[in-house]
Amino acid sequence: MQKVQDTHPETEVVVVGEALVDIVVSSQGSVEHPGGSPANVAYGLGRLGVPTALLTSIGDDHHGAAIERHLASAGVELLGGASLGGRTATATATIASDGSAHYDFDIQWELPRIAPMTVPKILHTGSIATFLEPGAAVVRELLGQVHQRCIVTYDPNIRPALLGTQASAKAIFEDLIPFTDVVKLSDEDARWLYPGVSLEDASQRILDLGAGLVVVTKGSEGSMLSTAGAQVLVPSVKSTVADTIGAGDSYMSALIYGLLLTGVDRLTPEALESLGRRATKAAAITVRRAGANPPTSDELLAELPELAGTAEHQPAN
Ligand SMILES: OC[C@H]1O[C@H](O)[C@H](O)[C@@H]1O
Repeated sequence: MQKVQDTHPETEVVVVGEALVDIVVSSQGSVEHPGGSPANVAYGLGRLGVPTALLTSIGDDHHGAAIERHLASAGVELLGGASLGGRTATATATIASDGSAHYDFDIQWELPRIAPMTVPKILHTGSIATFLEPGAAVVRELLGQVHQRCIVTYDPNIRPALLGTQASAKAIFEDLIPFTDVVKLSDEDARWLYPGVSLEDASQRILDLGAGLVVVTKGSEGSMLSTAGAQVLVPSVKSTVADTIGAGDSYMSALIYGLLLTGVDRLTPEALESLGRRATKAAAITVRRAGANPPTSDELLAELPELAGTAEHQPAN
C-alpha cells in the first residue's frame, strides 16, 4: 500500500477524484480548461480561501502540468498527482446554444491504494471517481476509513456515457450514501437515478439511506435543501450564461465552505437558507464566465453584502 505525502497540518478539506482537461467546443472554436468535477470543487474551495488538498491521478504530460499550475494558482495542494505516469484524461465538452454542455470522455481512473491519511474536517468526493473502476474501489475504501471521523460530502455528478446501466449506477450511488453526511445532486441527476420519482421523494430516499442533508440544484428554479426535520427552497439568481461548466461544482465548493462554518449537527431552516444562498450566488457568478471559473471569497462577498461582517462569512480557521 502506498503512503501519499500527508496533507499540510492546516488542511481543512481533502477532495478525492478525477482531474482532467476539458476541451470546450463551441461555435467560436475550441479552448482547453482544467476541469473534472472533483478538481473543480477543490479549485473553488482554494479560490474561497479554504486550505484544500486534492487526491487525484494525472498523467506526466502537458495537460497534467496545466492542471498542476491551475490548482497551485488557487493554493490547492496536489496529493497523488502524476504518480501513475501515462496520459492525463480529457473531456470534450460541446456547448449548445443555451450554454449547456455535452461531454465525451477519454479517461482511465486509477488511484493508488493509500495508507490512512490525517483526517480533514471535510472529505469531498464524487463524479466519475466514484463509479469508474479500478479507482472507484479505492475511493470507497477511503470513505470507509474516514466517514466516522469527518464530514463526508458527495456529488454523483452523473455522466451517463461512463456509467453502464442505470440500475448498476444507482446501486453504486446508493451503496456510498451510508458513508456520507451531505449529498448534493442536480435535478437532472436525480431524475436519471430515480426516473418518475419526484425530487422530494428522491431526497427522502437519500435521507433514508443515511445522508443528513440532501441538496438538489434545479437550475433556474433554485435549489432544495432537505434534512430529516426541515426543507428549504432557495431561489436562483438571474445571470447571463457564458456556459454552465462547473456551475454545480462551484455550488458544491461554496456549500462546503458554509458547512465548515455551520457543521452538520444543527442545520436549522435559517442555516439551510444561508448555505443555499451562498452556494447559489457562487454558481451564478461561475456561469457568467467561460469554463469552470468560480469566485474568490472577495468576489462572493461583494455580491452577498448582507453576509459581510457576520461570523457566518468569516473564513474557517
Ligand atoms: O462538473 C463539470 C465537469 O464535469 C465534467 O466531468 C467535466 O470535466 C467538467 O469539468
